[in-house]
Amino acid sequence: MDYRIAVIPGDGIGPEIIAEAKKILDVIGRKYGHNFQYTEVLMGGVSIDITGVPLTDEALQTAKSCDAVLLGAVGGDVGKSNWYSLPPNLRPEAGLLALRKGLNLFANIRPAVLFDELKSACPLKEDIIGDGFDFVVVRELTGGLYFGERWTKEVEGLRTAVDTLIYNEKEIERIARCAFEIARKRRKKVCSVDKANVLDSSRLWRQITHEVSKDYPDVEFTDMLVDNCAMQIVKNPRQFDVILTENMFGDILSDEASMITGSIGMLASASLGKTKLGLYEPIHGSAPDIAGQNKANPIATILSAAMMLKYSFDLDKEAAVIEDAVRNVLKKGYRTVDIMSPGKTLVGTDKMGDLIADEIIN
Ligand SMILES: NC(=O)c1ccc[n+]([C@@H]2O[C@H](COP(=O)([O-])OP(=O)(O)OC[C@H]3O[C@@H](n4cnc5c(N)ncnc54)[C@H](O)[C@@H]3O)[C@@H](O)[C@H]2O)c1
Ligand SMILES: CC(C)[C@H](C(=O)O)[C@@H](O)C(=O)O
Ligand SMILES: [Mg+2]
Repeated sequence: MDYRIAVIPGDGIGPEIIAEAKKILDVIGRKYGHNFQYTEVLMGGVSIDITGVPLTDEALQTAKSCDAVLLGAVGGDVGKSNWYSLPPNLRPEAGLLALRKGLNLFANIRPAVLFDELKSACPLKEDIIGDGFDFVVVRELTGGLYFGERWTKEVEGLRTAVDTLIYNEKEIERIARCAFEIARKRRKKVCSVDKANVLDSSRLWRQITHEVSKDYPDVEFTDMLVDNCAMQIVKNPRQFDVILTENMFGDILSDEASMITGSIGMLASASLGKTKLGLYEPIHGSAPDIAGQNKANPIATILSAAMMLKYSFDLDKEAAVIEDAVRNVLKKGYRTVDIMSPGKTLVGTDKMGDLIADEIIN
């Protein structure tokens, strides 16, 4: 069967990690008789340099016309790159936000799983890790602070800036239902994370999530304040199954969660809406500090491609083959620098991709 994939390499390490994900998809396609057709789409800094904007209307339309979107990362060094002297709506990240909003991808699924083979790369103590953890952050993706009104101006002689954290009940309800549905297929636990002791938006969040929870009596439901959650993730990550949270909290907690899986280079994500068209991307950024050096870990992007096979194309078996191949390569002791530990074999971005591809072929 034919599958049309919009591929967005983006900036920094984006093109390097996307090349490895395509390598894996090509191998899967050949082995199982699927035809993955790629249409390259410009987004981020590279789009600014060529078109003047981070995402053109045509690029968004192309993404919409495909069956799924696979993204590397966008952005540059925020302190140094010229892109950041542009107005905020013309900077690289604005392209990503416009893509998420334009495709109505309100549910961002970020699974934090510790591979047995990476226990030594996990910064937590052995007794905390136990026999590993497996939780998923379900992050609301098209609301909250990211999309509320914002401005910067002089007020009473002082430079002043405002960002607005806004949610309505519908936005909260649909992401909550998504989290409960996911929990039903897992260990049936949802922990909703908010800041209801301070924020009105969180108090509404709590009210609506509690209402939704009544439709899922088979799922254990708890609340946690976000500052406590940040602490609990490192104190006892094994307590979590599904963490349901708003946009900004989910952004921060998922970077924290990634580090306890060994590295931010390990965490994949799927951004989903009401249709099968999803956006698949690692949770990390363009890592300008290591770009072009063949040092980036491509596993988060490769696992994101596996999520694409599963969620957008219903190719569950092929997705599992990719996950097994990643596990086997780690088992054989190969590591990129971010997950390196004593006694293991250090490999670059392209070699890691080759090794995973070989596992699939053999
Ligand atoms: N989805 C995205 O496109 C996305 C996500 C996050 C950040 N960004 C952008 O990326 C740029 C850099 O941001 P940042 O430095 O804060 O975050 P980052 O995630 O790019 O990098 C943080 C640290 O993690 C390392 N790292 C990240 N990915 C890695 C990988 N695959 N393998 C090995 N090491 C890896 C980097 O080298 C760096 O030291 C910014 O412009 C930011 O806006 C984009
Ligand atoms: C680049 C940025 C807009 C983005 C976000 O905050 O959503 C990133 O940090 C992420 O986690 O995907
Ligand atoms: Mg982030």
